[in-house]
This record gives sequence, C-alpha cells and structure tokens, in this order.
Amino acid sequence: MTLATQDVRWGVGGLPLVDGVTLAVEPGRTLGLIGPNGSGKSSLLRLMARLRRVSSGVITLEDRDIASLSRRTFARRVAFVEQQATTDAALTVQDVVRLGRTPHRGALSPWNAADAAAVDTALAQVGMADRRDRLWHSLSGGERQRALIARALAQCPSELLLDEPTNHLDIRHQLEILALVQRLPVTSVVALHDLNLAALFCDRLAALHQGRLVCVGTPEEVLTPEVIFHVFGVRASVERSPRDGRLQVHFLLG
Ligand SMILES: Nc1ncnc2c1ncn2[C@@H]1O[C@H](COP(=O)(O)OP(=O)(O)OP(=O)(O)O)[C@@H](O)[C@H]1O
Repeated sequence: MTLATQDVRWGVGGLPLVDGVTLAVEPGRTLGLIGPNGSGKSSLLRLMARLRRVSSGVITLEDRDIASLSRRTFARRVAFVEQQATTDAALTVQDVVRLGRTPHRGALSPWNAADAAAVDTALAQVGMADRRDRLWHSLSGGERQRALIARALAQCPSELLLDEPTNHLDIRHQLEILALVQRLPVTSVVALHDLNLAALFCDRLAALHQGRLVCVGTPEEVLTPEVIFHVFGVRASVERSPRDGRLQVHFLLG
C-alpha cells in the first residue's frame, strides 16, 4: 500500500469531523471518496496532504508516518489539488504550473530541461498548452481547475490527491481529466460527487457519512441502493448498461 490511514481522527472543538477512518490505497489505483456535503471528504484529503495534523491515528506513505517525513520528501511524492484553490492573479498559467517543480529544485539550481519537459507535458495533458501565457485572472473556472491539475502533474507525484477535480469542468473535460487520472501510473485519491463518474473511473470507492467510513470496496460493492440511501438519503436503482456493461446509478424521484 502506498497511502494508508489507520484509525484517523480529527475534529474541531471536540466535534469529530473525521472519525476513525482506516483506508489503504493500492499502488497505481484510483480510490474515490464519496459522501454528502460535510461528510469529511475534504477534511480527510487535507489530513492526507499533511495540511492538517491528525488528532489520533496515523497516516502512512510506504509504511512511514507522513508526519515524520521532511517537507521536501513529502512534496516530491504527494500532490494535492484543493477545491477552490486560489493563486496570485498576476501569474500566467505557465508560472502557476512551474510552481509544481519547486520540490524538485534546489534553492539555487537553474531551471533545467527536465523541469521544462514536466511543465510542457502537464500543460498538454490537461489541454492547456495553447493558454500557457494567459493571465490567471483571465481564465474561466474550468481553465483554472485544469491549470491547477497541471501544476500537480508537473510535480511528478507518485500519489495524487484531488478534491472535486471536475467541479467546474464541462462534461468533455470531466471525462478527459478523470480518464487521465485513471491512466496515469500514480496512486490517486479523488473526492467526487457524481456517483456515475465515480463508478466509471475509480477502482475502489470509500463512502463517508458524518466523518465515518460506511463502506469501502469496488464500485459494485459500494454503489448499492442500500448504501446510497443510507449515505445520501436518496432512493436509487443501480443497473448495468446493456450497451457496455458499466454501472449506472438512476435516482428515483418522489
Ligand atoms: N476548520 C473547521 N472548523 C470547523 N468545522 C470544520 C472545519 N473544517 C471542516 N469543518 C466541518 O467539517 C465537516 C466536514 O467538512 P468537509 O469539508 O470535510 O466535508 P466534505 O465531505 O468535503 O463536504 P463537501 O462535499 O461539501 O465539500 C463540515 O461540517 C464542515 O463544516
């Protein structure tokens, strides 16, 4: 396992917001975090990204407590694309993506061919190469999202954490970005609201409810009408598409 959480708890003012979560992500696979608003997905990702410290329990990367790793070692391995991340409006797309190279460069080392290649590849992967000179403030919400994903990819991480990466994206870019994440030889943890996209692109899913892990397994195991009702309070039927055999969640109204 590359990234794993063991009985992780975190809360504010005595209120548990992540409550005893034990999870492991298999190398190279994509784990989807699903759950309603406020169920703890972002909080868990922020703990895994070391932006917060666990109150108890441990998060490990290759069996080492992430709290014991140097900042640089951690940043060379793990990239995080936050929800609603902001950046300096005076920067260009290219400037922002170049920031992803920071963990790989010494304070005095010059920008080199490997840095440039990583930035070029990342921009191409998210379809932003033609907008590399655009100023941040001139970008649409979806273009910003793609630029932030490119910054994470330029970091060349072995673990990629994504909080609602498809939030601002049109359907083509939603499909392209998630297909890219699935295809990349990195271990990914992705918070997603769209259950059909989660079923399409994640190898395993973890369902959170009120900070607790309710169910973890393959999309078939997790996306059952019972789990969907328990977690989201919504009635659904789950079928296999006669066209391609993929799992499809239909929400039942009324
Ligand atoms: N710093 C904080 N102080 C107080 N409460 C917080 C803090 N951070 C998160 N919370 C609360 O913790 C709960 C979990 O929030 P979190 O953002 O992890 O949920 P989420 O599953 O990512 O939700 P969403 O789907 O809306 O993004 C929410 O009730 C939120 O208000």
